[in-house]
Amino acid sequence: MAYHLAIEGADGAGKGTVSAALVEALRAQGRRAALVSFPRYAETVGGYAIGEVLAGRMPRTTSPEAAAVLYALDRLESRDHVRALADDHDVLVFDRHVASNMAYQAARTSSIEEAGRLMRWIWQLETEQFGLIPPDRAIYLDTPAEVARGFIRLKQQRSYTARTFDEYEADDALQNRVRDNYRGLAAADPERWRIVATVAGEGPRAPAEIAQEIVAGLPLT
Ligand SMILES: Nc1ncnc2c1ncn2[C@@H]1O[C@H](COP(=O)(O)OP(=O)(O)OP(=O)(O)O)[C@@H](O)[C@H]1O
Ligand SMILES: Cc1cn([C@H]2C[C@H](O)[C@@H](COP(=O)(O)O)O2)c(=O)[nH]c1=O
Repeated sequence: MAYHLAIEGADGAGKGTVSAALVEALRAQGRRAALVSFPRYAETVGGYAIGEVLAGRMPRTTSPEAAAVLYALDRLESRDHVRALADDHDVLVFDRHVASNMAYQAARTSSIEEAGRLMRWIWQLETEQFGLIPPDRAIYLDTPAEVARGFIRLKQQRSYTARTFDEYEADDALQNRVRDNYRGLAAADPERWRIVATVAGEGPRAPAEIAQEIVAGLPLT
């Protein structure tokens, strides 16, 4: 069974960039590595619906529970795709996984109690009811808010919107609560989680250097 490695973080943290560098670094070691990015906007019904939510085209507000089900559905619909890759590879790198659902949707609730309840519910929905494999290792990319905001501006146009900032990216307070939630998840499960800084001194670290740090910490033989 392939090792499942998830790269997590707020919007614009550099997850896509670091995930690509990770696949390259693992392949340079002679390992068979593949990348899966969630949401899969163009491949699943859940992913397409999420694009509509993020573009602000839904006719009504999407509750945290409804959004959580759509993101989970996207991963459920991707199960065969992930299984096929896992059969043929040593390491699967996920650009976002179940923790994104927990950190973001909990950030949209109105109390700490509700947030905790929703996180537990999402974990059970995805891993127990849907039977999805949770990542063996989750990396929280710790990128300061102002740097992440600059990174979002550098992104190419997305398939689901022409806007520079989608609905979640435009909400700075949400992004800060998401950061807090990720730190909480990492603190609660130190076996699974590692926190990796993407900025050192004056500016961003090179993606290849960040990838090397992550690979060096993996329990791969
Ligand atoms: N370490 C880095 N050094 C220099 N530039 C970076 C770095 N990380 C990201 N960038 C720049 O920021 C842009 C956005 O980064 P990326 O797409 O990896 O973020 P992301 O976390 O995947 O975003 P989102 O979650 O919003 O999709 C990249 O296209 C790249 O130009
Ligand atoms: C997979 C996943 C994502 N989200 C949130 C996080 C982002 O704001 C958007 C889209 O992700 P992208 O990396 O910018 O393409 O959706 C979420 O809330 N739950 C999830 O499971």
